[in-house]
Amino acid sequence: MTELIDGNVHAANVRARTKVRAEAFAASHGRKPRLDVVIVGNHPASRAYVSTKTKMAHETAIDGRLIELPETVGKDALLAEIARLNADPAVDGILVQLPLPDHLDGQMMIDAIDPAKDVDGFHPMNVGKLFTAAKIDPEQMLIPCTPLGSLMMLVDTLGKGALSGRNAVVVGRSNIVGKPMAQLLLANDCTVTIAHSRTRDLPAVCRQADILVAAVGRPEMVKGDWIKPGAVVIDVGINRVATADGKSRIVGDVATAEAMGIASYITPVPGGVGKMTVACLLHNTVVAAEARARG
Ligand SMILES: NC(=O)C1=CN([C@@H]2O[C@H](COP(=O)(O)OP(=O)(O)OC[C@H]3O[C@@H](n4cnc5c(N)ncnc54)[C@H](OP(=O)(O)O)[C@@H]3O)[C@@H](O)[C@H]2O)C=CC1
Ligand SMILES: Nc1nc(=O)c2c([nH]1)NC[C@@H]1CN(c3ccc(C(=O)N[C@@H](CCC(=O)O)C(=O)O)cc3)C=[N+]21
Repeated sequence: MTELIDGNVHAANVRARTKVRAEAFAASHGRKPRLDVVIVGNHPASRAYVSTKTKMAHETAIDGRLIELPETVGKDALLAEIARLNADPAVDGILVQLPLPDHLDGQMMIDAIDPAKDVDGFHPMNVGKLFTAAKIDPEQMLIPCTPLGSLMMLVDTLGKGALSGRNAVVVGRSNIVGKPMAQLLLANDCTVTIAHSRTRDLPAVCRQADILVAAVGRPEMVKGDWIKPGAVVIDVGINRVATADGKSRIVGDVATAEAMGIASYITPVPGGVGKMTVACLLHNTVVAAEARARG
């Protein structure tokens, strides 16, 4: 029997705890924690994500704001906008939605964000802390939201300590998902393999996994017979595919129907990791606000 890990339930719990903290922050500081999301251009999927982020922020007693810049905005104008948000004491969290248009360098923009306001956890200072800290503590550091949310679901589902000694395979090595995910699993005492487009015999590598994380961006690439019986599968993928009736639907990186009956647990798409990504972003915003208020 395969059980679904319900991202909606886990995310609602994270948001409920975050809301209590956000209200306490507002009571003692006379303002809500504030998250500013910068979006460049008109990419429809990006628009959908950022409106979810600001809507969920408001429901969580966080002042979520959207800054929309035209597709043609120049490097200096975007850097100036980031500098303005860095300098504004009322701004606790800054998120620059990725990917940016080709003429803009995403890493340059991440590097320009004040690390104390980097609620994505993408700044080299926060990445460095994640990779060197003796203990990984989501209250003390800004950890990338998708890996953090994935780890929280694993720990809450399996129990603390249950990851120790397990073989974890992360398919994908991006800075925003694969690499930090592998680091969090390592910190939880998994034996970690990172697979990517040059990995030889990927199905055989995946079959070694007690915990399999798919963060590839290829619709339903991970097949049922790549999954070790009883494995826990975290499907990070968000892929929009066309349907026969000319509409579209969202599928993950795992062939979920095939995984049913083989995996012990799997996260659905939608309603899995994506929901936790947004909840963890709000968590990070409150962590940033509290840390900045402490000085
Ligand atoms: N649920 C959520 O909250 C989020 C979901 N996503 C989704 O997660 C997925 C991954 O995102 P992201 O990490 O940003 O994507 P990237 O495109 O940055 O990285 C994809 C990774 O997958 C690897 N890869 C690509 N094709 C293959 C293949 N055929 N076999 C093995 N590995 C392969 C690439 O390898 P190489 O390095 O060799 O090129 C790369 O490391 C996407 O579907 C994205 O939409 C992303 C962020 C948040
Ligand atoms: N600086 C930056 N930080 C990010 O965290 C970031 C980003 N850029 N660029 C794009 C990716 C993608 N991402 C998602 C967020 C929420 C859902 C989400 O809520 N998904 C829902 C709904 C999916 C849908 O219906 O569209 C679900 O899976 O149930 C998905 C994906 C954050 N990202």
